[in-house]
Amino acid sequence: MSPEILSALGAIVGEERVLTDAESAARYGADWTRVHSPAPAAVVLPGSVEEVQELVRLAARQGLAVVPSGGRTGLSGGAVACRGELVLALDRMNAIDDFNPVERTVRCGAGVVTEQLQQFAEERELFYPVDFASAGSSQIGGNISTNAGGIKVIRHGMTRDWVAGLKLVTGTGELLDLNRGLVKNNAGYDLRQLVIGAEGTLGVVVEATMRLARPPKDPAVLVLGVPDMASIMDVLAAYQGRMDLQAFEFFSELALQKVVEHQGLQRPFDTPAAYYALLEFEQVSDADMEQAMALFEHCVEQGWVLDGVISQSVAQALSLWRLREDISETISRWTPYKNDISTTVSKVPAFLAEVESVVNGAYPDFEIVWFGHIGDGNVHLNVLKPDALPMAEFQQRCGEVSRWVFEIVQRYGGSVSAEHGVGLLKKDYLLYSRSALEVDLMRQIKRAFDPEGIMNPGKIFD
Ligand SMILES: O=C(O)CC[C@@H](O)C(=O)O
Ligand SMILES: [Zn+2]
Repeated sequence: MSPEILSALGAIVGEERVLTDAESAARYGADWTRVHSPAPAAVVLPGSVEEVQELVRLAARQGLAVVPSGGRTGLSGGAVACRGELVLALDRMNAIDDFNPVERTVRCGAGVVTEQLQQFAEERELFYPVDFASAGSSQIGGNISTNAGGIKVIRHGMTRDWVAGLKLVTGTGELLDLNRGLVKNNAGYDLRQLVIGAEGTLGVVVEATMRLARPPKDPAVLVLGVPDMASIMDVLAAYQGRMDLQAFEFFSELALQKVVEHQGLQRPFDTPAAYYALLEFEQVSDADMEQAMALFEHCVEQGWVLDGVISQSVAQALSLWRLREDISETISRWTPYKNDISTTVSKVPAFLAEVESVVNGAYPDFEIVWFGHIGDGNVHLNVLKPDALPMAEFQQRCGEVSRWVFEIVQRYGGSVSAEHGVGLLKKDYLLYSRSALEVDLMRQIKRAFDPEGIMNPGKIFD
């Protein structure tokens, strides 16, 4: 980057907030994927909406690509800067204010960390329900840009359901104030929803008004051993027929083994099972626990459940959750090849049987870890890299098999990215989930928001 541009950036945010050292480049140019080498030209840390606008205007004039950067916990390379881009990190814009107890809304800067919002809500006896293992690092702006999902989607939906309004700096540096907290607003297209999940390709999300909920009452956690996928669906249908579940997750025996071994956790019970389902439900009254136990007995009688354990305390509920929540971090040491695929819930057993037969046939020598949000029809398929295999060869073999997996996804009308977004890693596969016309319309929409093509170029599509 030329000294003139660097000094122009410094004039906007202050010289000390323009970072070009190798350590900052490595830190701000990467996300939790470790596939591309970070190589941003510079990192800037703006402190206000106006500064973001000025930075984007400067970038548009200079034809400089901009990568908006939050907590960089993404798993598809959406926040990776590997081609000399300007990284615009929102860390400093982390104020929470304008709490409104009547609306149950609060205004967040894009750099507010998810856990910070969760704590803010808790202190006011409210609840921010979008939750996932990376909540301690991920930021609201990034959550919005990826429409983050997580472990409570079955009950509370995804991030888009909690955004009452947002402000976006477009690719020309203009500011859009979208929806302004309105509950009802049918005056034309909902551009707010278009921005949510756009992975920074339409502009920089700089602020959002988030909705809060009432906290769940005495949540209890149930972990069940299940012999096969069809039985998981029978268990889901049985419980959902009678109760409003807060979560319905699953993991395989291999996932459990890895997490128990590496996190020093206890197995939930001794009986081995092919899969485990984790359910969470509220205990509004004693009747809820009675209902859950009656359903448990019914599922055992039907042969859908082999064994189970129910939390007796908050601490036990948390440690049961760790069996599921710690999987992704545990297996990260094997640099897994990740697929985050979905179909409609009822099709999951047939879909998974097909995917499993392709994957097991193609990778007889690789360990495959299955887990995910089975109640949403979303599974995480992680292929672990054998230590001795070079990364490039591993990526190439997995890439070939991915095509076969995505052909199955396509036949089932599913998604090649259920919740992690497309970023750099899944863009070659977008057409397995979206029609050519849809992608063409996306490109036209991008041009309308970002005529110079500077906003996170090369992400989602080329
Ligand atoms: O690492 C993964 O594949 C999934 C990460 C995350 O979405 C989860 O559900 O734990
Ligand atoms: Zn997930």
